Parts: sequence; C-alpha cells; structure tokens
Amino acid sequence: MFKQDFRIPTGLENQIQYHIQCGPGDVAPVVIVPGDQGRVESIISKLHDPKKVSENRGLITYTGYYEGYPVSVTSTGMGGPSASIVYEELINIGAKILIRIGSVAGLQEEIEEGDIIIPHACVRDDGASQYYVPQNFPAVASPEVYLRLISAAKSLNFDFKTGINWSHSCFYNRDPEYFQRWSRYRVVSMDMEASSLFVVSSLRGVKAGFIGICYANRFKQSNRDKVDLSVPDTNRSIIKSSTSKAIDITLRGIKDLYQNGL
Ligand SMILES: O=P(O)(O)O[C@H]1O[C@H](CO)[C@@H](O)[C@H]1O
Ligand SMILES: O=c1cc[nH]c(=O)[nH]1
Repeated sequence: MFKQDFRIPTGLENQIQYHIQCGPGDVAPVVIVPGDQGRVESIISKLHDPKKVSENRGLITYTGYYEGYPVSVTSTGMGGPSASIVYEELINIGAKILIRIGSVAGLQEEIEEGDIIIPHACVRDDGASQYYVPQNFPAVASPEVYLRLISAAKSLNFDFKTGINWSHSCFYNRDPEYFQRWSRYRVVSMDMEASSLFVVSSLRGVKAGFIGICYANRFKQSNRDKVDLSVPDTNRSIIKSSTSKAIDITLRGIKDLYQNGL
C-alpha cells in the first residue's frame, strides 16, 4: 500500500471528474472547501459573479471572483473518506490551493462557541489519510497559507486562536476519554476532514489551510462521567457573525496569496 508514488499523474487530469462533475477550466486555482453544502451559499454571497458549475451527490461547486481574483467553492461532505475524494478531483483539474472553512468543536476550557481557530497541524484520525501514508507522516498546513490566514485575521482585527486540531471519525462516540485524551495533550479543536486535506494536498504537491468556527465545546461536554453529544443552535448570531468573519479572513488571505504569486 505504501509504495504508491504521488509524483505520478493520476491519468484523470483532462476529464470531467466522476464525483464533483467538474472538468478542466471549471475551477479557479484557489478553491474553498467547506464540508457543509449550506456554507457554500454564505461564501458565494461574498463573491462577484458566482456561477454554479455543478451539483452531484451534494457536492456543489461555484466559481466567481473576489476583488478580481478567481475563487471556487466546493462542498466536500462529512469525513475524510468523502472529502479526500473531492480534494483529489479538484487537484486533478488544476486546483493549486485548497482552504477548508469548517465547524469545529473546542477541546480546551477556554475555547468558546463562536471562536475562530486557525490550526497549523492536525492529529490524523480522519479515516482516509491512513490509507495513503503511514501514521507517522505529518498533517500540516502549508506555511504560506497558514501565515496568510493569520495575517489576514490580524489586519481585519478579528480575534482567533491557533494550535493543533484533531481530525476524527466518530461524531457520536459516547466515551468521555475519546475527547478528554486530546484535551490533556493541549489539542485545541476537533473536526473530521482537515488532516486528510493536509495529507492529500502535501502528497499531491499543492497548498492547503484550514479555518474553523467553534460550534460546541466537547471538553466541557465530556469532563464528567457522561458525554453530552448535542450541538447548540447554529442559527445564533455569534455563529453567523464568526462564520462571516472566517470567510472574510479566508478571502483576504486568498487575495494576499494571489498578490504574492500564489
Ligand atoms: O462544518 P463542516 O465543514 O461539515 O465540518 C464539521 O461538521 C461535521 C460534523 O458535524 C464534520 O464534517 C466536521 O468536520
Ligand atoms: O461537535 C463537533 C462539531 C464540529 N466538528 C466535530 O467534529 N464535532
């Protein structure tokens, strides 16, 4: 399994991609990759002239412009196995930078609902990357993308937190220790796709970053004997305004990446 050579083209480069139903020329060099298809609407509302390219299996793609720079948005679905298919297919047709905007759960006491998290690395329990490379291969954001996101957040005067994120695969795990273990290791947040994004992008020779919005705090919800697996109402204004800020940070970061030659 680990003899796969990712320097070799996939052979699928010049065709319509099976799952996302997009082909060469359909997506911009920079693609924003939320898990939730509902977040696509919020992102394209900030683009100029967004055009729907495709929708298949809940994987929706739009391409538009931000301050004159082409940007695409593709939803990936939940979990590493679905998301890694989308990342691979986007790269097959020319994506050079992938940035995930996604919900996360906090894993430290001080991570509040609505906090913006910009992780620099992930623990790899995403359920897909283990089939690409051995477990000791790192899942790290591309420094250029990470630093642009950080400096965009600072220049917009938006608060954010950073650290290591845990990408996991079992949303409804009932064991408090499932969550508490990573809190003790000072991991700040958890999601289900970012480590597969970092690994696939690294193997395919493209760049990647991740910005998260905290929807719940699994540390506080699991620090007694039982786990509270609920997620508070996501229609609250704090979640809406933080999502809007995370999109603004991402778009500002993308503009800076373009202006510095991607
Ligand atoms: O909000 P999205 O991007 O879907 O991300 C998070 O939300 C889903 C779980 O509710 C998982 O996909 C997780 O990673
Ligand atoms: O509770 C949550 C929220 C977002 N992402 C997760 O993995 N869990």
